[in-house]
Amino acid sequence: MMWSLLNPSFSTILPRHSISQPNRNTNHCTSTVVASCASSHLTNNNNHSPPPNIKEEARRHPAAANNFTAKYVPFNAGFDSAESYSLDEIVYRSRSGGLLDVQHDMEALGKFDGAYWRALFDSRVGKTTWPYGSGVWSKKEWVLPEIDPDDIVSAFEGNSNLFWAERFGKQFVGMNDLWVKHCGISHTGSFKDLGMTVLVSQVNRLRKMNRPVVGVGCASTGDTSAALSAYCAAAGIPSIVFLPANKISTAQLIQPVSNGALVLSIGTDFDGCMKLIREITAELPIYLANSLNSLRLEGQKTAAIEILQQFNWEVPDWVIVPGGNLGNIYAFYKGFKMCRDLGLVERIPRLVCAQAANANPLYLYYKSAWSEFRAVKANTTFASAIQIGDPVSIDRAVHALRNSEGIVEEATEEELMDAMVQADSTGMFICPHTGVALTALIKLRNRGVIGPGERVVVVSTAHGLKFAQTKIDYHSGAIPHMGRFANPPLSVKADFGSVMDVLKDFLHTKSPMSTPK
Ligand SMILES: Cc1ncc(COP(=O)(O)O)c(C=O)c1O
Ligand SMILES: N[C@@H](CCOP(=O)(O)O)C(=O)O
Repeated sequence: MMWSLLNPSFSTILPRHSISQPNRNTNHCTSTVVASCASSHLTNNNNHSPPPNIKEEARRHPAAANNFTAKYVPFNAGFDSAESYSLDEIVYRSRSGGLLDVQHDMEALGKFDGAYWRALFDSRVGKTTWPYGSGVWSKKEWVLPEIDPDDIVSAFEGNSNLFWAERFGKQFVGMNDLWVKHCGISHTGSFKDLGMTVLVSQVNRLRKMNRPVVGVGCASTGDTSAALSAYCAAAGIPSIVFLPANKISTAQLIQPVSNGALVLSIGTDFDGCMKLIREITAELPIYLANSLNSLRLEGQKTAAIEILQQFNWEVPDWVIVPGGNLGNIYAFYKGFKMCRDLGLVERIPRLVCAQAANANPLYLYYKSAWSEFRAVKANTTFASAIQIGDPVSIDRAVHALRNSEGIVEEATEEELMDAMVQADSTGMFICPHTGVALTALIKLRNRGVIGPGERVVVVSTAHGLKFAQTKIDYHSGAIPHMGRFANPPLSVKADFGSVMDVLKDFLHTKSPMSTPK
């Protein structure tokens, strides 16, 4: 049965030399014998019904102790910096007020070669073994190595579809090797689940350790709040979300409401909410869940590892990510870099961060050749989840882009909506933020920066259903100066002749004789 296919102790330390041969003295499955371990567990197990409780099952087979550790350090600290904090401390900023980063013991991880890690991660995909069935926790050793599986709050997030965008690629950008990583097809409908499972799990652990965490709070443009409230509700932890009034979609608003969060609709924009939550969490025992908290990025980075895994550890040429508060562009970089540094792959892809022109502080900074950063007042955009003018992770984003030969692009409102609608017309159902990323792709293809034969991954960050009203407005012509590709429903009289007339017209326009293919 699924939970017993792999001995959880596979995740324990196996010295490099034992990778290529079965370890006869222990219960461990080595990388080359994963399949045979799997089948022997299968044949040995006569009971094919699910276990009563997969957490109990995990408790009965504890992973042997390993030496993997992680700690907070100042972001981009030099080798001479001695400043560090345990992950069990409540700390969001370095002593100098800068960002933090979670630093893993790369020496301990590096005792195992790339083949070991690849086989380990591959062996866990699609199982229900707690907690490795999650796309995030299947990489537990690289995420939160020290957390007890019992403390983990997971919805088996991750393992999202990497969609071959065959028609969009051919029709709109003249490419064959275009892929869309559908991170939005997820528990709460956005890629924020990847980071939130990590943060809420650590909070769960802190609360069990009697640390002063009464609730967890965030400012949000709609997706972080949905993820926070769902994971907190699953764990029975109070959540508090600060939302900019009338600036998020109805679907996003109802998510924390439904999950029982304390929802504050505040008369400001996201940047105003972010400022408030930082002030409040400095005063009250409310743990900060925004990506200023570097724990979140540990989960988000697993999407990068997953992309490599889905390509059988081949590295794509480009990865395009829509950017707002800018934690994710760094998280992708970090995931790719860890894979390179630990020998799973030999290089990292070039990264593109795509912003809405109405909220483009990173783009302007990039255009100034990184000479001067200025926060902007973010204007309304249909890509409402990235309507952010003063991103907290600006330094992380610049680091990621500079170290990946990165590029920043922007999309106007019409461009991002048209790109979204065109993608939908090829069988996707994407959010406007993914429209921003696709616009970046179109522009880079038109300028010849991205070649027709290159392999590109566009990261789709939220489910299109969260933005149904935006799509309705586009297709119904309710948005001034927009709608080139609108496909509104037709009202037809309820009689045979009227329906026949409409269908004859339709079939005529679709006939291979009347339109070029
Ligand atoms: C749907 C969606 N796409 C993209 C982003 C951008 O992510 P980040 O804030 O990490 O740049 C966000 C949140 O900001 C989002 O909710
Ligand atoms: N799009 C985000 C904005 C906040 O980003 P975070 O990663 O710092 O939480 C949202 O959905 O709230």
